Amino acid sequence: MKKQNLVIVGGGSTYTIGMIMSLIEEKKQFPLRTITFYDTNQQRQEKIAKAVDIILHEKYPELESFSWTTDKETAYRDADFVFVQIRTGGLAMREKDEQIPLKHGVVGQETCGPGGMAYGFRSIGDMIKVVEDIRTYAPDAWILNYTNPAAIVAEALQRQFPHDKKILNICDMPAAIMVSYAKILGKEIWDLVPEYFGLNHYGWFTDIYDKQGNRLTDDIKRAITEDGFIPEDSEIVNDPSWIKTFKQVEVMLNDYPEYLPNTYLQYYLYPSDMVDKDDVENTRARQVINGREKRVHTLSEQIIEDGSTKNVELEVDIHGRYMIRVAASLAYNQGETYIVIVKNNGIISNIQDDAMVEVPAALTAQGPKPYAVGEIPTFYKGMIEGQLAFEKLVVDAWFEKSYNKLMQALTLNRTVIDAPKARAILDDLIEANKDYWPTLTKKKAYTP
Ligand SMILES: NC(=O)c1ccc[n+]([C@@H]2O[C@H](COP(=O)([O-])OP(=O)(O)OC[C@H]3O[C@@H](n4cnc5c(N)ncnc54)[C@H](O)[C@@H]3O)[C@@H](O)[C@H]2O)c1
Ligand SMILES: O=P(O)(O)OC[C@H]1O[C@H](O[C@H]2[C@H](O)[C@@H](O)[C@@H](O)O[C@@H]2CO)[C@H](O)[C@@H](O)[C@@H]1O
Ligand SMILES: [Mn+2]
Repeated sequence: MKKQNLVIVGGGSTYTIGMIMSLIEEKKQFPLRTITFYDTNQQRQEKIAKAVDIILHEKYPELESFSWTTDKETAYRDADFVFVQIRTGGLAMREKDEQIPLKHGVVGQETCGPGGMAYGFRSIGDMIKVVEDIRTYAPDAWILNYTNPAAIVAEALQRQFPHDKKILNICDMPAAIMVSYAKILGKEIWDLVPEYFGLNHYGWFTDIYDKQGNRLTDDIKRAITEDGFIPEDSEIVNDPSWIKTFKQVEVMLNDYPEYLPNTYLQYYLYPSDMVDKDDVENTRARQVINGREKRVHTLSEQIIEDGSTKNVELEVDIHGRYMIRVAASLAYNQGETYIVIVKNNGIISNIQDDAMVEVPAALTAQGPKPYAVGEIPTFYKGMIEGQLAFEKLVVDAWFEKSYNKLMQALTLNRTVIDAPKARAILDDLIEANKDYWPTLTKKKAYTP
């Protein structure tokens, strides 16, 4: 089995240590020769990298080298796989993405509604640059991107690099949900075969089977409606915000019993409830700053101080394991089925071909081979087409530097709808993002 050279872009991410633990757990499935971190923030990356160095010495002695750098050529040359997990503007800007819409009575969420639009507008430029840099030094490397908002990033990358067949955008949410299904069924997530369609953070499981072909969907629906639904992945199992989010799945399933919803649909189906439950002084970003970010940094400091992992608890999570299993299937032509983001091209036959859809695909050395979904019912088609138009308009707006397209995008988003609200939120977001967004041109109805 060929050993891979892996680069992690955004080495300073709060997800990196979890990813490293997952690489250790999955080393037989995805053996590595080298790991290199690349980040634009030397200090933030070093905090994590110094601890990772100790973890790897203890738990991955066969690894030939681990290094971290802010130099692109050093990072990318000889890479086989590049995992990209950047956050332009950091958690500080995430907080603004959440607070600004909320102040206008609209859902404040990092990947949904106006917050997702703002974050997308920051991510697109940096992601294009990252891909260009990788291709300069590693033209054949697989690029697995999970930088958010993945739907908007995927659409932008598809437009900018239409012939690049080795960029794959992925989200861990369907897998995290499947971890909970697996627990209900007394199985392992890897025993389950999903049927799923939608856009990123906007989809439905139509069925769940096991590898022997038994249909398990009704067992899951019965359990959720009778006993509720809770997160089971280690990263989120005790997190009150995620517990609340999973609880909402039961409500969604009772209102729309046909398919099993992605948790993110709560923001589009219950926007008023989401606004009412939120606290502008303590949105999710603030919880993450005081929670995951603090926890990860404290953990790193402890490891560095001790020169070992003896006083810390290190956990493997589905986020890392999922990305790694996807990479292994591509690297070793395993043809395993995972839910990924690909160009529609007729997979969902009654929506446009150029949509970036999230569906199960067999992952081979030649790339994802998605399974046909066929025609989807009117409700889902209507929901998807509205959201798709929003995502496409955001990307149009970025390439055309158009204020008017962003106004159209927000007006179409289910969380906004109202033109005066769209205008007010957009103007506030422009002001808050002046260091990140391109300057926009605003067309008037009539220019004398
Ligand atoms: N797709 C998914 O399902 C999924 C799941 C989890 C996290 N994510 C995404 O992963 C990313 C990381 O999240 P986080 O909370 O750990 O953020 P974070 O801010 O802790 O980490 C991001 C890192 O990227 C670095 N960075 C920023 N811009 C960069 C650039 N242009 N080039 C190189 N490095 C750069 C930052 O310095 C930072 O160290 C986010 O985009 C988040 O939304 C996606
Ligand atoms: O609010 P956050 O920062 O805690 O989470 C935002 C991300 O949420 C999803 O990822 C989950 C993932 O599903 C779960 O398995 C575990 O690893 O935690 C992650 C979040 O903590 C979502 O898919 C991502 O796109 C979001 O970035
Ligand atoms: Mn996601």
